[in-house]
Amino acid sequence: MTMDFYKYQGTGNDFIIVDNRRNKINKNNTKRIAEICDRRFGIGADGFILLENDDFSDFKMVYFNSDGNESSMCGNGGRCITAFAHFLGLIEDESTFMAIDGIHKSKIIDGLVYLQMQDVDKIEEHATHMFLDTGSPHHIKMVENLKDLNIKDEGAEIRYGQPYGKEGTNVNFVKQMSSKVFAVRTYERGVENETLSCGTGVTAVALAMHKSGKAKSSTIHLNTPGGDLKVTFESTQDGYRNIWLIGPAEQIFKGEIEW
Ligand SMILES: N[C@@H](CCC[C@H](N)C(=O)O)C(=O)O
Repeated sequence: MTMDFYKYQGTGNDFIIVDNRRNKINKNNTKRIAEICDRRFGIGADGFILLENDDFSDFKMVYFNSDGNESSMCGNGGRCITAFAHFLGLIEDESTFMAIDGIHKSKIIDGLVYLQMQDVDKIEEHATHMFLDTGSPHHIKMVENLKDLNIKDEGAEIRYGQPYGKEGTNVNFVKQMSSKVFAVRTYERGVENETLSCGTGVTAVALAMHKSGKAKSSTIHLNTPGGDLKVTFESTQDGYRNIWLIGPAEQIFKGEIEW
């Protein structure tokens, strides 16, 4: 069976997206998803995303890492699937969609995709790092030598180390550039390498920088190797609310895959 696929990128985090509203894709075919995401033997992507029907919202997003396993929330993927739903004519400029961590709102304004993230109540502050979950787990480490770091090696050491164990975590290395600008490089679990940008990762960095007092503003700019993102939020006594991840998302290729 052949299926149309579309390739999208959001600040260099790239995804193969398939319209699975007719339920043709076998979601347990980990091997085939990993083959399709392989950059030498397949199409190549950081992740594979299915757009499906949902009873309570405009559509459902099912996200797989490039290793073929279904995983937790993908922020850049959420922005890309919003652009895809708009391309399909499923939504106009605003939507609500279901993802693994619950309902998200999204909107397209002046070519940028805005994605509302889940509220965050808890941020762990440790001597060497911070940790929080923005739909996916994120370890955050401040560094000075961001450009020279070997993200694959240093990220893997943390991802597979204690206390994360088998489940693992994503790892963000951060350098403060000004009171509201931070440069971020991310090691993603499930890709097991650096990606050019991570949406849940930069969201975690923005909130952590505010929580630790490194940033006072509720609008934070994040520079990633794949481009610039913005995160806005409200800080309340109970935690962070009304969190939005904002940036570009574009269709870069389409074709057919054998499934
Ligand atoms: N690239 C994503 C994060 C994808 C999930 C992550 N690799 C995990 O398994 O935790 C993003 O933009 O948020």
